[in-house]
Amino acid sequence: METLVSSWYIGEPTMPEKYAWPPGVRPGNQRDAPVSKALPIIDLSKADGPGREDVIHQIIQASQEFGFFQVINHGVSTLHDAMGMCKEFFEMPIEDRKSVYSTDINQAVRLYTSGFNYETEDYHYWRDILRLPATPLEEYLPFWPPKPAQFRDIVGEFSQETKKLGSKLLELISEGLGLKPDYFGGKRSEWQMVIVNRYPPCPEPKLALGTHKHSDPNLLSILYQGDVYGLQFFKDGECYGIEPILDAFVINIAWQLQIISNGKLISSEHRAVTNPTKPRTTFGLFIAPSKDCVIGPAEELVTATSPPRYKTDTYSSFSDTFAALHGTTEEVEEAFKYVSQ
Ligand SMILES: O=C(O)CCC(=O)C(=O)O
Ligand SMILES: [Fe+2]
Repeated sequence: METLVSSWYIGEPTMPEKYAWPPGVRPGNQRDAPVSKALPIIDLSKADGPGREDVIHQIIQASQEFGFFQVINHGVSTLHDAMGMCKEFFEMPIEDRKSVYSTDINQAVRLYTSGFNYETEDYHYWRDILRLPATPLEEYLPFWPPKPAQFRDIVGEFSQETKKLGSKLLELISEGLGLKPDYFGGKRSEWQMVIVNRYPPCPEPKLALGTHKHSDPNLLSILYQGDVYGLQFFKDGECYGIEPILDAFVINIAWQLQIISNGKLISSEHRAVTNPTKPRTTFGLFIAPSKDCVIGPAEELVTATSPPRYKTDTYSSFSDTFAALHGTTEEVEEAFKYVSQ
């Protein structure tokens, strides 16, 4: 428990050495990178009426160009209550969070700090993290935090609502790609996990990182970042902030969507920076295929003029390689590129 930043940091003006990332990786002046005004904020309520085609067009454009977009009128009614629960969880005394804390990387429901394996890291992230598997929800819910008293009810309901939002987005994406509407149903989106990130105020935000530059290995990530700046993405070597919007979700195209779309949609690199004065709490639903699901470029998208760019393999094999690689987009591309027989 003593490793959790939210348990030991009491406002000193400096950080332990292991939180200062080396030059080139640390954010420096890019900590304050301006928000991208080009990233669209898409009104999802229009997808149910005559504006559907336009919504699909905006989603596909943004997924091709940025790998990110925001959505409003998304239908998740528990959003603000769930944020309240997540903040309350991290503000409770340590004793009340003990039951979910673990250093065992194999424990499914888990509160821990920094990266997946604190012991083996050269540098630490200024972040605590709560992982809450949600498939099937009834099976995992008894292991979710017992406090605050309404946590399981509200965050559980949030996971169900966000799952529906995910299905809706995947349906719009499949329509936009020219795939059948239920292409992403079943095993391709079977596994879901709620992740809550807590970035306490940081005394040296130009040196620290909430998470390093990475792309998400799963299918689709639906993230809520509240009203505190901190999420940044990279495009053509430039760094941009993603505007925190109180009622919007940030949608991130993850690697499996890049592979299925044969590279049409992109999984962009992004990171989280810290804030000097405000704690930042973010949470969301990470949707992935089941482990045994076979993923590759959709047959409908592979043609003579658009040959396969990626190989076909199980999600389990993909995620193992991805985790071992811990690499840049170029390295991931290289590991998964199609090789003709
Ligand atoms: O908290 C954030 O702003 C980003 C988190 C993120 O990128 C992730 O959990 O994959
Ligand atoms: Fe991410």
